Amino acid sequence: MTLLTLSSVAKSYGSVAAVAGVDLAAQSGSRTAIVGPSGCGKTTLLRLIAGFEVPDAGSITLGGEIMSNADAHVAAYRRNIGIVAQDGCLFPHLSVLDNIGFGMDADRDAKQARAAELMEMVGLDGAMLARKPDQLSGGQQQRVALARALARRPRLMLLDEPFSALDMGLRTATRKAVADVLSAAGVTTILVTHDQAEALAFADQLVVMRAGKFAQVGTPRDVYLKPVDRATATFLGEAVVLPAVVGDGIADSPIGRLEVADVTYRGRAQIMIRPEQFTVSRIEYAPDIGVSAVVSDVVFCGPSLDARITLAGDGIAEGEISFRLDIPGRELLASGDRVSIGISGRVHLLADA
Ligand SMILES: Nc1ncnc2c1ncn2[C@@H]1O[C@H](COP(=O)(O)OP(=O)(O)OP(=O)(O)O)[C@@H](O)[C@H]1O
Repeated sequence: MTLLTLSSVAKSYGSVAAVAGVDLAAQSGSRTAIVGPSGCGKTTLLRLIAGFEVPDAGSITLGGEIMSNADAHVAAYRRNIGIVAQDGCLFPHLSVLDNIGFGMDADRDAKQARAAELMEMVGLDGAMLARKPDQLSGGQQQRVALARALARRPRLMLLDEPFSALDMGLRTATRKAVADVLSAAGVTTILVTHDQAEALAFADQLVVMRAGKFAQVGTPRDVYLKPVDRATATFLGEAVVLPAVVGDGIADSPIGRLEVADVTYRGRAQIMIRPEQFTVSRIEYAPDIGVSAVVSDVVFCGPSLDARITLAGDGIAEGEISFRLDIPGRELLASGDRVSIGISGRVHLLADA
C-alpha cells in the first residue's frame, strides 16, 4: 500500500527551481533514500513533505489524505510526521527523559514508561534518561533524537542527514541501528543524504536527484548497476565509460568484445563498467590477450591493494582511461607493472550514449 504520494510537486525561490516537478510513491513500511549533490533540492523536498513549505504546484498525499495541493495545506504539526535532523536538535537544557517526553500527551509515569521503552528500542541504557544531551556521545544523541521522533508514533519519518556529524565507524553502526529500529516499528522512512554509500545501504527505494529533478528512481541495485546516464553512473561510484559498437548482445570496445545486458540495441553506444567488474592478472602469468593495462599508485592496505589502473587498447589515447581498483592484498603488484584485464559479468549500455 502506498503511504506517501507526490505528484508534480514544484517549489521555487525566486528564479531558483529548488524542486522542479517531481513524482514519488513511498510504500508503507519502506525506506526511501534521496541522494544528490549539494543544492539539488533534497532539503526543500523534505520540508515540503513535512509541511514547513507550501508547494507552488502539485500535490502531496499521506495515507490517502491530501496534505498539500492548490486548495489545501495541512499544517506541519498536524501531519504526524517525525523528523530527525543532522545534529539531532535536542533541547540542551532538558533531560533525555524530558526531550523524549516533550509534547507527549501523558502524565509523568506514562511518559517515563514510554521513554524507557523507546530507549530500549534504540539500544540505549534507561539510566541515561536523567542525563542532559551534552553528557551523551554524538551517536547516542542521534538515537535519543530518533526515540523522541518515534514517541508520538509518526506515520512517516523524515531523516535529514542524521548521521553526517558522526565519525565513520559510529556512522555505519548508528545507521544500521536506526534502520533496524525503523523496520521493527514498521515506520515508512525518507532519508536525505549526500552520501551515496549510505543511501545505497539504507534504502529499498533510491532516488537520485539533480537540479531539482529526479534523474532516476529504483532499487539501489538497479540504480547502481543500470544507471540511466553517465552523470548518475559517476555520482554513485567510479565508472569506466567506453565507446563501443553494439549488436546481438555484444559490444566491440577498445578493450575487446564484451557481453552487454541489453540484447536488442544495435549501433554506437557508450558502455559502463564498474571497477569491481575488472579482474587483473600479471602479464607474466596470463596470456597477453591484447587487452592490457598499467598499474600505478599502489598502496598496500592489508586485505587489499588500492591501485590505479590505466587501460591501454586500440582507440584509447595513452593515459586516457584510468580508475581505482581494490585488488587482493596478497597479489604482488607494483607501480609500473603491465597487467592483463578481464571483465566479469555483463556491461551496461548508457542511455545518453
Ligand atoms: N529559503 C530559501 N531561499 C532562497 N533559496 C533557497 C532557500 N532554500 C533553498 N534555496 C535554494 O534552493 C536550492 C535547493 O536547496 P536545498 O537546500 O533544498 O538543497 P540540498 O540538496 O538540500 O543542499 P545541501 O545538500 O547542500 O543541503 C539551492 O539552490 C538553494 O540555494
